[in-house]
Amino acid sequence: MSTISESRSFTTDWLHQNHELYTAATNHTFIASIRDGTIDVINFKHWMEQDYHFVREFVRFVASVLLKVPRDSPEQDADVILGGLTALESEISWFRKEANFWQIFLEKVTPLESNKEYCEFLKELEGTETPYPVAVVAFWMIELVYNASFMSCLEEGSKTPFELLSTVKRWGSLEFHQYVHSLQQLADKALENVSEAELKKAHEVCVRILELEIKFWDMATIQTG
Ligand SMILES: Cc1ncc(CNC=O)c(N)n1
Repeated sequence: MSTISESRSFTTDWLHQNHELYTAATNHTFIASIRDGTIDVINFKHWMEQDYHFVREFVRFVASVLLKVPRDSPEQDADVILGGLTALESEISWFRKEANFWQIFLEKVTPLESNKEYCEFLKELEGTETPYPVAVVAFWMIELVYNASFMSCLEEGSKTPFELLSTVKRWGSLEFHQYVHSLQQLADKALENVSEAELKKAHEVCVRILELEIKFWDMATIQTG
């Protein structure tokens, strides 16, 4: 697990405890097919269509996390999340440009069931019932899955097709990796003083996200036509 910091913390413990699920989410057949160069373009397009819709919803979730940052925390904490939001703006432009290249009509896409389910879950997390520590843990986990998945497509020996490098580098870059690490630090700091009940909730949210991410990749490969 090269993307995980080695020191002991709640987040690293949870990754170890859910190792199988984490591997299923970050080494899915969709990702493996990018890495070994056997990916069918139709699957890639399916993923991109669905992910654009997801990202639009994700922007709202990230904004909700920003609002929950405690006012007495150092300014840098909010800045990390603000940086994430800023990156999402260029990400949306990137999606439009890529969609053009792949001849995808983003406004014609209907979100599939697993995508809708994930977006519904994001909405739950956006509410005031979800406290900051739980929300920031969720944020970290969502970004981690993409970072770890796409980083593996840049490893030595990977045969990622040239046309997919732009995608793979977006989430697999060292810069994105460092940002995910900052999120992990925010998450662990937020978890320092929470109740047992909140800790349990945060762990459950991590597991749920891993499951939803697996189903998200599934959409690209299971869908036909
Ligand atoms: C389903 C899913 N999970 C995580 C990400 C990565 N975050 C923002 O782009 C994403 N794009 N899509």
